[in-house]
Amino acid sequence: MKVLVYADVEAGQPAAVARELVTGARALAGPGGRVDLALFGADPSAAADMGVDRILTLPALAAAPYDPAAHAAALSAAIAAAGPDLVLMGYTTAGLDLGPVVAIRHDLGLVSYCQTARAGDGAVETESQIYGGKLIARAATPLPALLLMNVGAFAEAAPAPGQPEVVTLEAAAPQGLRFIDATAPDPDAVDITRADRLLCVGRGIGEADVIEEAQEVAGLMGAELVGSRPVVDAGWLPKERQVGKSGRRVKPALYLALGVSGAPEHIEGMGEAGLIVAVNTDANAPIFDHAHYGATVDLTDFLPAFRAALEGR
Ligand SMILES: Cc1cc2nc3c(=O)[nH]c(=O)nc-3n(C[C@H](O)[C@H](O)[C@H](O)COP(=O)(O)OP(=O)(O)OC[C@H]3O[C@@H](n4cnc5c(N)ncnc54)[C@H](O)[C@@H]3O)c2cc1C
Repeated sequence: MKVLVYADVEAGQPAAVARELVTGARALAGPGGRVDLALFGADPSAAADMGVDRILTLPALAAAPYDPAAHAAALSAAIAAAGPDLVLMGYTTAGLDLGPVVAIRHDLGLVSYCQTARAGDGAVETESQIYGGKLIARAATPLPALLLMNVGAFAEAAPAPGQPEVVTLEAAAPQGLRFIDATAPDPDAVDITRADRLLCVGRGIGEADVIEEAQEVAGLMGAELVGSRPVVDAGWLPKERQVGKSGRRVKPALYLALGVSGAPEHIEGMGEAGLIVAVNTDANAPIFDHAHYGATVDLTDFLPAFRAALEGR
């Protein structure tokens, strides 16, 4: 199978999601298959270690700010050149911008929110998390098709040194859009998607004062402190520390959830964590359906006891 991956770019480098998609693309392509990378916002050398067979690029866009019309035209050119059975994109801002446009242009079946993808007989079988993860929709979509994959659906590919062929595309410059400004994320802001351990506080903390204690315990654990949406909406933690559907999707080795009920929109962001430990006074809280370990304890009792245990180590 021929698979084309569109690479989101951050700060001139293929984003982590692009490396994840290459993992999935290699599995879907199978032995003897081909994986091409459409890389428009960066120099091809930035993707030399991604383990793809070819890099399809458009030099005019490499140093230019992201422009959806220009990227849609370039991705169309890449699809025309590569003739893929399957196009993989992240369910990201760029994926949302471009996926439906090129799917219509090239008559590709489009499936969104995909958490898994498997090659079937002339089709691709997917599981999509819809309604905030409340429903899993299974689909078998005839090829050629385009999948918008959830961030974190595949593991990030390890660097694979090699010399992929670089193919230079030609695409007409689209008219009508004018780039005005881009706001980069605060470079000092924490990237919780990279943390190995996370301590998450939910509405169960009750008041802002508990944040300080939780922050200290997180420090002792070597963890980043994150929160559910109500905690962020209350202004107790900054937005970049929100986990869930409208926050970040994380996959740490350890996720300790204190006073988090386990709503589908929260689980959507952390359900893939390696080890989930939940502390909640309600034994029927849905978080316990996802946790590997749990304790029905009041977190105001748990925090000082846990802190003392960590300090005593
Ligand atoms: C479109 C959309 C997007 C959303 N995006 C997100 C998102 O990105 N992230 C997110 O988190 N939510 C998101 N939500 C909100 C989500 O539906 C839930 O409302 C939210 O996750 C609940 O947060 P919580 O678990 O902290 O609070 P609650 O649901 O209020 O749960 C608090 C829990 O704390 C427990 N508790 C109370 N006191 C204590 C105590 N002293 N000790 C121990 N446990 C205690 C309670 O038993 C309860 O289980 C979204 C909703 C929508 C509709």
